[in-house]
Amino acid sequence: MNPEANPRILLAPMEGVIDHTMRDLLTQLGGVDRCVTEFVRVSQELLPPRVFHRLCPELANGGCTSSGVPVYLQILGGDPSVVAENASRAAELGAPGVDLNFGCPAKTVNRSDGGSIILREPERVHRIVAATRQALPPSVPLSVKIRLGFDSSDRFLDIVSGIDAARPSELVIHARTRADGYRPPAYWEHIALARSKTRLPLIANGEIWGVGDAKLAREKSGTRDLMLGRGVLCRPDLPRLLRAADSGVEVDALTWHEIRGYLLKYLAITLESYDARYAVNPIKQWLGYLRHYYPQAAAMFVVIKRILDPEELRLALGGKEDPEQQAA
Ligand SMILES: Cc1cc2nc3c(=O)[nH]c(=O)nc-3n(C[C@H](O)[C@H](O)[C@H](O)COP(=O)(O)O)c2cc1C
Repeated sequence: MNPEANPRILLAPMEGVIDHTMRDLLTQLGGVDRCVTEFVRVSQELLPPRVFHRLCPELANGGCTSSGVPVYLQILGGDPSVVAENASRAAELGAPGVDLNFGCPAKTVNRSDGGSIILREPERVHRIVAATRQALPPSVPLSVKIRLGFDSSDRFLDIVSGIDAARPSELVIHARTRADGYRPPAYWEHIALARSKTRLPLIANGEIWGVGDAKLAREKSGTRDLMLGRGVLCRPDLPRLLRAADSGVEVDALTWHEIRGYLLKYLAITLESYDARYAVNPIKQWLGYLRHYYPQAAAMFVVIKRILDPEELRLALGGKEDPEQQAA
């Protein structure tokens, strides 16, 4: 680890939860260096550009969120040439980087030869990464996201060696096997073992909920770069708090009052992208995460859970009456 470089904080991809609207909101809060899209699943063919634009509307904005944070496009698949061809299309469409998913635990995905199941074959992981690296222009970075293994971590170091030999730009390690699911703990110390096989920049992921966890994850993994998922949904200012802690500055955590302001902002963002009938759902989903840190979110959820109308939701969240609507 380079003690001079600023540690990087990446926002984890989360299918069905962190889409472009959530990326927009969370990156506005600051502290995030990069995002990754939900996965584009590829099986047999080159997908049309609209699929990439749907998962990554930021492509129309130079591949960055409205606050300028780059968004790598994540691809999931088991066939080296199909993955490579689709990665190349993502680059042509302007993705600032590509990420390969070897972590997804979902049975439906694993059954169709994608995600963590490929970790059982380190040689195939190597071929997929190598073919993708070759297909991408040298200027487009390629990151790889893995778990420690499928059933066990027995082949972890073989997986890391194979990835190293394919020369991607960096490796994100979710420090659990597929069998571990999302159950704590995360085995951050395994990430340190990867150092014996690679000099690639490593990014530690899994179970980082606060500044204390980040410190421990860094100590145990030997890497300062982190990827955060659920922790940021529960505490949207976590990246900013980590940055402040890194610089020895003390900042106050967001209050519930401030979070309510962000809920209103998020509602406005989702209404710009989704039909009004569906725009209330992401707010409810987000409250489900927020309540782990803010008890007020649980109470708020009870109040709003049956609301379907966005304007009603806006008022329940504490938004002001809209004078135009009242006049109408
Ligand atoms: C609901 C959900 C959806 C996820 N979707 C993806 C995905 O599309 N691609 C991916 O690589 N990982 C995905 N993950 C895994 C996360 O990126 C991350 O590795 C995992 O949640 C551990 O990090 P955390 O403890 O900080 O949340 C998902 C996780 C969850 C809980």
